[in-house]
Amino acid sequence: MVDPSPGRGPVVEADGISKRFGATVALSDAGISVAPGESHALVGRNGAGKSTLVSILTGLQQPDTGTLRFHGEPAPAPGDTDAWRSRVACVYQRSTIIPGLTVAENLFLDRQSTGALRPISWKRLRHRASDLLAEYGVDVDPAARAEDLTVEQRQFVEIARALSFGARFIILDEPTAKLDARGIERLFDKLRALQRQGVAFLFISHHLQEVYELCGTVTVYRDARHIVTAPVAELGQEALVEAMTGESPRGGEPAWSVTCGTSALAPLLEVSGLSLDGAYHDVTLTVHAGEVVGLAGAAASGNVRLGETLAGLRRPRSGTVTVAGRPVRTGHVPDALAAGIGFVPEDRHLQGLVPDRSVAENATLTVTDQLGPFGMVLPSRTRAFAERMIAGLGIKTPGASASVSDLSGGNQQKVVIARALATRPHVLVAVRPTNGVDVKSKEALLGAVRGVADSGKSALIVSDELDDLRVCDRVLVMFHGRVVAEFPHGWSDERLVAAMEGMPGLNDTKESDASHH
Ligand SMILES: Nc1ncnc2c1ncn2[C@@H]1O[C@H](COP(=O)(O)OP(=O)(O)OP(=O)(O)O)[C@@H](O)[C@H]1O
Repeated sequence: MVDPSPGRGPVVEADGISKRFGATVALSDAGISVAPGESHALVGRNGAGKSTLVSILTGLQQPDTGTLRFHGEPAPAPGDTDAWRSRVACVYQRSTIIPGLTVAENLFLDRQSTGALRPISWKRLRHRASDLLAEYGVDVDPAARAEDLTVEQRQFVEIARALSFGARFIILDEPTAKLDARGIERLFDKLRALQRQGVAFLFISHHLQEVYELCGTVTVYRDARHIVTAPVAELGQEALVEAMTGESPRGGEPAWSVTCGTSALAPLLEVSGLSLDGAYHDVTLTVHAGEVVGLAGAAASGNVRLGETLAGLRRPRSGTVTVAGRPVRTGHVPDALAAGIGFVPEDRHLQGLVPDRSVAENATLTVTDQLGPFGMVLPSRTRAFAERMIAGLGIKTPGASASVSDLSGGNQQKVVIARALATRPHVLVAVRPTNGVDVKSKEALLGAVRGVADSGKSALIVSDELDDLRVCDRVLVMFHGRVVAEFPHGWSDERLVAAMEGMPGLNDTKESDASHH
């Protein structure tokens, strides 16, 4: 095995890389070079080609043209997994940890065993796992089942596993997408510590402030091409966005931050005394027609569980949900849909999309009854419907009949939103709707959510992302299962974050009466 030690040229150098998928050009004469110990960001809009580059740098896909070198040496042969893993580690957008197995099993089961014929000693396995976790400073019990870990712990286990094959270069594809503010801080601390040990990383994120916080160098891709590579300190945020979009940023506030204040119109969603064991307790809130309300909270606050309850995915122990004056049977997705609750789930992979079906079918799954007589789905109508959605939300796809699994992550998220909007819901409940979505598309998606309210319906955005919450007319903050504060439009970031972290003393909002609006 080649010693992948640093000091012999860039840890990775890709040149003239092109890759096509049918008619789609995913990469065109693109390149990247990462120096030993460097923190390098790769940014670009949804569909720019970032994930395709990752799959080429990790040996999962072959480029059509171009060269790839690690430490000055040609890339390993395709399929030589061990050789690839000793040069480049990767933590993907989707977790590769198997939930039903223990941490130790996840760390060791898929590698070449040193004594293939010897039976596995569980004790030894756990021992080795605990050494490995300690080496990377990961405080997780090797005997714990992976499904019992937090998102953050799972990610640390993935990082430790990825690096344990010997690579000094790690690719992180949107690692912060599912973490809350504290989790992100701890992840960054970990990455900085690894960097001090000489590990280089390529960091993909749609959150530009993270790029400024963590990275020394940034590369921008746009429409399958390399646009610029520069020291982060030399590229201002405007120049960065311009490189990503190819346009000068518009002056002033983004259109979607315009709000119309609390509406005097009728309540469209009324939640009363809702409790779900282990998640939230006695939550009462009202959302009026014309309003976008934020339901903020950190990972364990219960806000996501509450959103899922409204969508019928969880059955509360007590309490009632009323939409447009009519009680909704809780714990049933079809009843929630029929009552007029549209839902954008947190995890599009688990709850959102049918991977093998087309963009058109996925966008219209909730409205098949409107697409033809007697429950028949007419392909022409499905298509027309989907094409309106594709145009309206700027979904980047070769066409309505393309398979949704071939879309980039951010574009898949837009399909999920299109589907929720397709029912013309009274209340759109959206959990972290802009997760994984680029800067410009974020505007379009939040604009679409805002549009639901402006057309006389309402929306509830369940999120801890300040950008998501900024479009809201008011924000309710949950902490440990209770609504602890309410902020009218115009809140300060610090105060809202403090409330989400359980320090409502730092804000000047009404507390216990927060829900009676
Ligand atoms: N397996 C595939 N089959 C067909 N098209 C694909 C496939 N993989 C990617 N593409 C297309 O290649 C282009 C680049 O996609 P890629 O996933 O690399 O973008 P990305 O920059 O990672 O986007 P995002 O930020 O949304 O994750 C997109 O137009 C996508 O639809």
